[in-house]
Amino acid sequence: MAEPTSPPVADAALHLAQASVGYRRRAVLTDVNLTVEPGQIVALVGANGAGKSTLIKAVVGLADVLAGAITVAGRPARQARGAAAYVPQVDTLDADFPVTAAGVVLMGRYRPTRWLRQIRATDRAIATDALKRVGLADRALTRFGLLSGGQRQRVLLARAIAAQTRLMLMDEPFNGLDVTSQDVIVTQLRDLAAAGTAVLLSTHDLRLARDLADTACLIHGGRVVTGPTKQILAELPGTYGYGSQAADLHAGAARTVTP
Ligand SMILES: Nc1ncnc2c1ncn2[C@@H]1O[C@H](COP(=O)(O)OP(=O)(O)OP(=O)(O)O)[C@@H](O)[C@H]1O
Repeated sequence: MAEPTSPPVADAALHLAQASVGYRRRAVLTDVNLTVEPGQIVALVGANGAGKSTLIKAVVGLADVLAGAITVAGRPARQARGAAAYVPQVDTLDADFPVTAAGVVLMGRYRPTRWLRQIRATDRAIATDALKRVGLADRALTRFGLLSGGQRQRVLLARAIAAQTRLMLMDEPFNGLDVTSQDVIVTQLRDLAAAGTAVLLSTHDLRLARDLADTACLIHGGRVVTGPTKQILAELPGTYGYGSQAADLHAGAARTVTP
């Protein structure tokens, strides 16, 4: 499949050029070329263990870049730490974390460059607004660990929204979520993209990938193939771990989300 025409790299929110990413010296993915433009939503699809999380983690320094380059808003990713907001898989977090929902969202306002991590009144206002956007204003003082999985995911999204970055990275944001939380996240991602934020997300949910993202990256066998989402999904062989889901999608049996 042909690579889509790339915009000038300096304008891209995220650019990977022949990047190999992995852990220590072991490459999980090699030769990855990918550009995510401002306002674009790109979905990473692939079987369990294919390397979706690794690609996302490499952008924020949690996995290693072994060759090639990753740039965020035109700067090497490691020098652009504050330029990308990262929402990890919610089940990887410690639910006993002793902090309120509002406290988690406020973390999105911390800046490593700011003296004493000072939080100002405007930071609090931005955090409050972000929590409102994900429909959890009334849970501001609830301990994070006492929220449901879907609510926790929405709080993490609010934290990323509060960071006001040009690039949003989300690792499996829809895993095991109730329909309400799923719809809130879909709406917020669309709003962010409409406002110019670039979004890169991994998902097992092909229906959501199709409905949200114009462009998809299929990760298989250590390689990444990028193209229009419909085309990538149409070519998904069952052996990639999506058997019946892909068949349902092709048969048009899947529900379409229209929040
Ligand atoms: N911290 C780590 N150190 C070493 N290897 C790792 C680490 N994390 C993941 N891996 C390995 O990297 C490979 C890709 O894993 P990754 O989590 O990126 O896949 P994935 O596509 O996100 O899978 P899933 O859909 O199950 O989340 C796997 O072989 C995994 O075992």
